[in-house]
Amino acid sequence: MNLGVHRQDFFTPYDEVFDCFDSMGLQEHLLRGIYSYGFEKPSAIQRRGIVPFTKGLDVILQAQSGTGKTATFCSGILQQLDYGMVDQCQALVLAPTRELAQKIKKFMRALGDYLCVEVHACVSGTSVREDQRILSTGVHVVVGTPGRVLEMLRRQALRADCIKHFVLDIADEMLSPGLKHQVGVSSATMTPEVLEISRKFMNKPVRILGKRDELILEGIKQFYVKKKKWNLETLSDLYDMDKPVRRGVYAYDKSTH
Ligand SMILES: Nc1ncnc2c1ncn2[C@@H]1O[C@H](COP(=O)(O)OP(=O)(O)OP(=O)(O)O)[C@@H](O)[C@H]1O
Repeated sequence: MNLGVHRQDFFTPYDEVFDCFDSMGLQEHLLRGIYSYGFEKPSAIQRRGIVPFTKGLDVILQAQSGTGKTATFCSGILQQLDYGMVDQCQALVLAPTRELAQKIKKFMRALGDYLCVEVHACVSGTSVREDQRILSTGVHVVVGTPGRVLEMLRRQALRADCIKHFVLDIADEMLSPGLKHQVGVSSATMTPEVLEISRKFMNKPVRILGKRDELILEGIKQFYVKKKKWNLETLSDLYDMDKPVRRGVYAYDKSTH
């Protein structure tokens, strides 16, 4: 892959792995949120991806769908927010669809329940005025789709200069340059074009890749789901090999019926 730069100049080397949430230095209320949500052990991408996020490094998360990237960047953001400050939004997550933005919002709220995080989804198809009203009451995090977020920026209901953490989910679909402070990029695929554009606005990011065994597990899961030759037991057994996403198994179960 030719990025026009040497890889070592582009990425910050990072290889720390944390086998449990307790060892990641997360604040107590965030840990309570994570465990209450039902997560017991971090998935492979979380074992490597949460901590660099919490340190404020720019991060590229690259792992297949369903491997726990959303929980990774949500935890990273939740750890760093200044909860005493709600008058300006501190973190922005951009997602390509309303459904995904709503999903991330719910997830962020659930993990940040004990931190009393205020999260709002700015998505098209809802009242612009209501969005403005909610933002004026103060939120810590906005999760939104590009059009509505742009509208909020234009109306100055959202101020880009106050945003300290920015995450672009499904980066291959929606990368655009321009924001400063911490930048996270999360995607199942990372094309040369995405990397080249990332280079322009990321500061020597660490790159966290999904582990091969996790990808294989994901492949097996999708095979079983496609063939409908599965049940919760089968999937739980598969996941027990690495014990990452038991809850995800249940989510999969619901969404395919
Ligand atoms: N450590 C964990 N333990 C148990 N379940 C988990 C864990 N991390 C994530 N999950 C669950 O796995 C499922 C997939 O996680 P998540 O949405 O974070 O994956 P993703 O990689 O962001 O997927 P996508 O790329 O499709 O957005 C969710 O149902 C989530 O609740």
